[in-house]
Amino acid sequence: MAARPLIGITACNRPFGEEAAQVVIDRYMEAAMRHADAAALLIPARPDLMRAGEAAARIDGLLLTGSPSNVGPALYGDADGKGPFDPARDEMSLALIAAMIDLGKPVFGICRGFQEINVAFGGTLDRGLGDPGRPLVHHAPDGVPIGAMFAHGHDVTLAPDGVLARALGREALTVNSVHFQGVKRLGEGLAVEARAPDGVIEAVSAAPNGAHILAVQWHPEWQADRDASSRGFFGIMGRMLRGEPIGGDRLKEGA
Ligand SMILES: N[C@@H](CCC(=O)NCCCC(=O)O)C(=O)O
Repeated sequence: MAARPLIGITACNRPFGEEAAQVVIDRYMEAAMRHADAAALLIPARPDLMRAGEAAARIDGLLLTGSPSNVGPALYGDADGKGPFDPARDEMSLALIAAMIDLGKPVFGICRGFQEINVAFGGTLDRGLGDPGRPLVHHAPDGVPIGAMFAHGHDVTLAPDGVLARALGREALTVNSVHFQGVKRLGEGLAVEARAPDGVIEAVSAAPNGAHILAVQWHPEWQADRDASSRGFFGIMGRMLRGEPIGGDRLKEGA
């Protein structure tokens, strides 16, 4: 049997009792292995112990995962914001994105990973998307059980000429919404793939140096086993990992 493509999946630093642990929620790697039909390799957020290039050289693609931690505001030119922070994850993710683009290999982002991509392209983040009183609140109230947190959602409109619209054959999706932060200024060279009804950018794509970039603010891994469009995100991932064509012109020219 031919070896499947290998996707690197970023881990986070989280406490495990009195110990420190590298953590990836199973759903990310299960969805990538099942629905992108890839093998997975977890990448520790320990830039003190390994260089991003050592991983990037060996993997066929990169998935930047979600996390409760926030991207450090200094990375996009803002003063101190609210944590939790994981500066080692920030450093490893930004170095991995740069290394993958240098090698022309695909990069996928989910939630925090989507935000990391925007920051890597010079964009900034809005930290108030969960504030009550907004026309659209992008996070369930603090402290609700995880099921209710992921049940919180809204519709998104897909860009008609976008990768997602063409590959999924859809004009709009209903997505979950588990983020307090989001895109404020879009990173240079990123194309908008989807917007929420309040105008917030919910998905982006790009192809710098031939490296396909596709990232979403929502969580397709959460319901990939039972929702066709969530599975579709990982289907696109599988095709990009294999260098197979994706409908549309967006990813043809370098960004
Ligand atoms: N902290 C950021 C990013 C939110 C995010 O990635 N949530 C995922 C939580 C579940 C998980 O760990 O996968 C923000 O609040 O915007």
